[in-house]
Amino acid sequence: MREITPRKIIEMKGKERIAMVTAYDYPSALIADRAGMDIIFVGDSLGMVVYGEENTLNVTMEQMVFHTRAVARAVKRALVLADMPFGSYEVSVEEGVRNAVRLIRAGADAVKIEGGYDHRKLVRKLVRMGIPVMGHTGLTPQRYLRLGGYRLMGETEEEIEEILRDARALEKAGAFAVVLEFTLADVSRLVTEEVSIPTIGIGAGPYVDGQVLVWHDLLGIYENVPPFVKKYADIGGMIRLALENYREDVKGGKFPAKEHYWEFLDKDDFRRKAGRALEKLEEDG
Ligand SMILES: Nc1nc(=O)c2c([nH]1)NC[C@@H]1CN(c3ccc(C(=O)N[C@@H](CCC(=O)O)C(=O)O)cc3)CN21
Ligand SMILES: CC(C)C(=O)C(=O)O
Ligand SMILES: [Mg+2]
Repeated sequence: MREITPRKIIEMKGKERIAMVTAYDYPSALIADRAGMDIIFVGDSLGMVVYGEENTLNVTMEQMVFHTRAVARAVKRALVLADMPFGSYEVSVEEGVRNAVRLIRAGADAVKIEGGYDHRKLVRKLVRMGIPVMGHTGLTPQRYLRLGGYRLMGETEEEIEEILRDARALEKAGAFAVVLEFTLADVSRLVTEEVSIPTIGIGAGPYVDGQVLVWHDLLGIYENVPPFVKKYADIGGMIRLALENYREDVKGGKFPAKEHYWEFLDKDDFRRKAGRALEKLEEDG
């Protein structure tokens, strides 16, 4: 059992802001856990930032299970959350349950689904059987094709109503938190006031209970970052510089240097042994 539990996340509302970040592999998750993140999240955004896809629609359960397992092996303290990928929970409650169980068995402490009202039966079932669920409303990237790309949400009365309906349905069904993605800050504030569970924003402004960002975006290792991202480092630039230096060292014969390899100190000893080895090969030949 990890230190940060869904109950602790709920208790943080109104007291301490929740810090959440995505991670998709073992070394990254180790660093995120040591940095004191509250939630380490294996997002289906891995389809884009790890696999180079244009959107998140091709992400499979197999990918989510493998990456969740790698992250889960690293994390001792933070809550490990795994995204349910597109198509893994929409067909039926039964299929949603089956797939959520796979993510829990891979080491997740909780699962996240996009939407709220439409999936209230699944959320209730998962919670009743003991699987903590986080919802997600506002911009839900799995609707990429219908939305015609990624855009700001909550400008119209209809969208505000839909977002509130989702958040309320999630609260009622027993979800422990809800992601608000790319919603106008006023809408995020309203939702945060209207529900008793924590809201975790991404591009949703400051009036929420926590923030989440994608690993590659905040560290500067992804080209097409959304406009709401703050870049905390230029790791991409650092990697490129390191690789350029390595390449130059190889081309110029500067790597490996003395400290990077081992040789016989006694060259006569080596010549003797090598001579005998060559002779033996000839005899066996
Ligand atoms: N790397 C990454 N970071 C994310 O935060 C993220 C993903 N991927 N993939 C899934 C969703 C999609 N998100 C996004 C992605 C792009 C914009 C964005 O660039 N919006 C533009 C308009 C783009 C358009 O019109 O196509 C904007 O200026 O509002 C917003 C949210 C957030 N999520
Ligand atoms: C953008 C966040 C909330 C997400 O769902 C993901 O990274 O997959
Ligand atoms: Mg996602």
